[in-house]
Amino acid sequence: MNMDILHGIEGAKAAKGLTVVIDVFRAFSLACYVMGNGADKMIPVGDLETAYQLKKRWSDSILIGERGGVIQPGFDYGNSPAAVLNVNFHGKTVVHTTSAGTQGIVNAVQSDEIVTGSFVNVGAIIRYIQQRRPQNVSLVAMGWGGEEPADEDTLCAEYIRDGLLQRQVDFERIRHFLRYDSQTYSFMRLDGEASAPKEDFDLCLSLDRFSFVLSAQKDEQIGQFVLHRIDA
Ligand SMILES: O=C(O)[C@H](CS(=O)(=O)O)OP(=O)(O)O
Repeated sequence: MNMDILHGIEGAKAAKGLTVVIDVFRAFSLACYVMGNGADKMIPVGDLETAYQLKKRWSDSILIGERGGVIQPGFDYGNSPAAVLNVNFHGKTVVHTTSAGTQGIVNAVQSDEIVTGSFVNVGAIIRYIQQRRPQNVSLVAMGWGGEEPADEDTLCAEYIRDGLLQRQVDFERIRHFLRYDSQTYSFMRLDGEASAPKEDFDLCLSLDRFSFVLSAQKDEQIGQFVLHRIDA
């Protein structure tokens, strides 16, 4: 199995084989919370305009996402796991657009298969890749806005790589580093006023809270990717 760690939107464009598009803070942690709370389907889209069009098409769909970390006009929720933690999404279609995570999915055009990546379902991702036994695995760490590397996404890519190589990884060291030594914590502006409630930090680092992977498959009828939950 060949494994590559790639970065950002350019990395997503270059990704081949089974591609894990990783966004820990917060897009693909949030996606697990939403699907875990029963959403029927989740549609990751690139641009805001598409999100609004889909909302017009299905008026009972739910819009979730951000730009610059901030919830957009007409959206039901921001990109915050804390905001959706206790929301029942049963039977709902959720449209999701973010600055980095969903951009990775729509740009991974050379991939054979795409799954989302985060620490909240990282064990399931490793097991899924082991079951699929692909020749090539691309681990795409989306980073800040899909442009600047972010520690948490790179660390998650390395965690998956090390899991596949059966190396031990100390997750508590990762958590401590992200909380106290990385720029991540201040970049998230967890000050209660800005975009990310401080609970998001722990919710995004709730290791292996979910035992499913989210596979992004193109739905030709809708013309968009749809996330499917696969138990692993
Ligand atoms: O909402 C977030 O936390 C981020 C904002 S940004 O990428 O850092 O600008 O979006 P995400 O797509 O979840 O990384």
